[in-house]
Amino acid sequence: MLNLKDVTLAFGKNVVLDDINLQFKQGEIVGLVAPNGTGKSTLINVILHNLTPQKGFIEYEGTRYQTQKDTIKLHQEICSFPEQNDLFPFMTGRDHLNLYADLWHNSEKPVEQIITDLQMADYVGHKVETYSLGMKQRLCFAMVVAANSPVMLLDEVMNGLDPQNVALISHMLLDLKGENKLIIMASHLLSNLQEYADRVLFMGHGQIIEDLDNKEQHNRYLKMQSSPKAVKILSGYDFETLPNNLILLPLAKIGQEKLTQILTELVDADIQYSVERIDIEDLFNKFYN
Ligand SMILES: Nc1ncnc2c1ncn2[C@@H]1O[C@H](COP(=O)(O)OP(=O)(O)OP(=O)(O)O)[C@@H](O)[C@H]1O
Repeated sequence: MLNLKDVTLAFGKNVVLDDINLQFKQGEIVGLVAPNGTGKSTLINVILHNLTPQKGFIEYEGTRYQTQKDTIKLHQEICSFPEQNDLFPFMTGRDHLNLYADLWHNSEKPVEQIITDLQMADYVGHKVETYSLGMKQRLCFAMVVAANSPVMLLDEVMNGLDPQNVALISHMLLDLKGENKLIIMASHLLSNLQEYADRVLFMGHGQIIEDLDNKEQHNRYLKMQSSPKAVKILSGYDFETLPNNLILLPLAKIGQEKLTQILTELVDADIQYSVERIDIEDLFNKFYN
């Protein structure tokens, strides 16, 4: 279990994390979602002890960053996604994977298997200086997999990847979750997170403004684009309009008979609608306008 207790971190007067309390379990994929510059990377850097909070602490399996020995111990348990700039241009991809496997004492997960799983065999023997951005990105992800640590922190892992590689890595993330890894990932690819994240934390104003259980059966909503006709039909009902002009009316708040009446009126007025659960993109629009 990874815990953040009363964590506050400010850069001067800019309070980026304001008394944050969080608990993470093994075997869960947690998405960190917020607009640019909100504090996703800062949160990850605090967990890694690259930044020390002014208040509060991080604890993993009962150990905090207190002594150098604690730090070494925690860094064996937690691995973060390297930055592309941290790669060594004159080393091959395979060298990088072996390096991470050695540093994190991974003896269980064979590097060659990771290369096969991530379809890197045709380039992993070449020097990194010859790689495209997407190839480097896949290598950075493969390095975390090679570390095989119980906690994996992934900041924008899908950046610059084509749809096939996004799908490949998404699939691998689910395998890692099946191996009981705790995966915390900052991502702007909301529809992708929607597919597999167990939990999504929306950050804002130094706080976690929503801790969404993405696997829970959410209430369903009647959704449509706002227009004077739609607003007229729905007047008297408790709907909300998101900043992107999407109307959401929770079905739980209307009876079957009234719903039938609304749907008939929408069809008559030629207004397109759908009945769905609220998704991460809708929530993003709701929280950040
Ligand atoms: N080393 C630093 N010194 C001063 N301010 C910083 C530093 N690092 C980050 N900040 C500030 O902290 C805030 C949060 O930045 P952070 O990088 O955590 O955001 P983010 O949510 O990860 O953004 P992005 O989506 O762009 O990656 C921003 O206001 C940023 O300017």
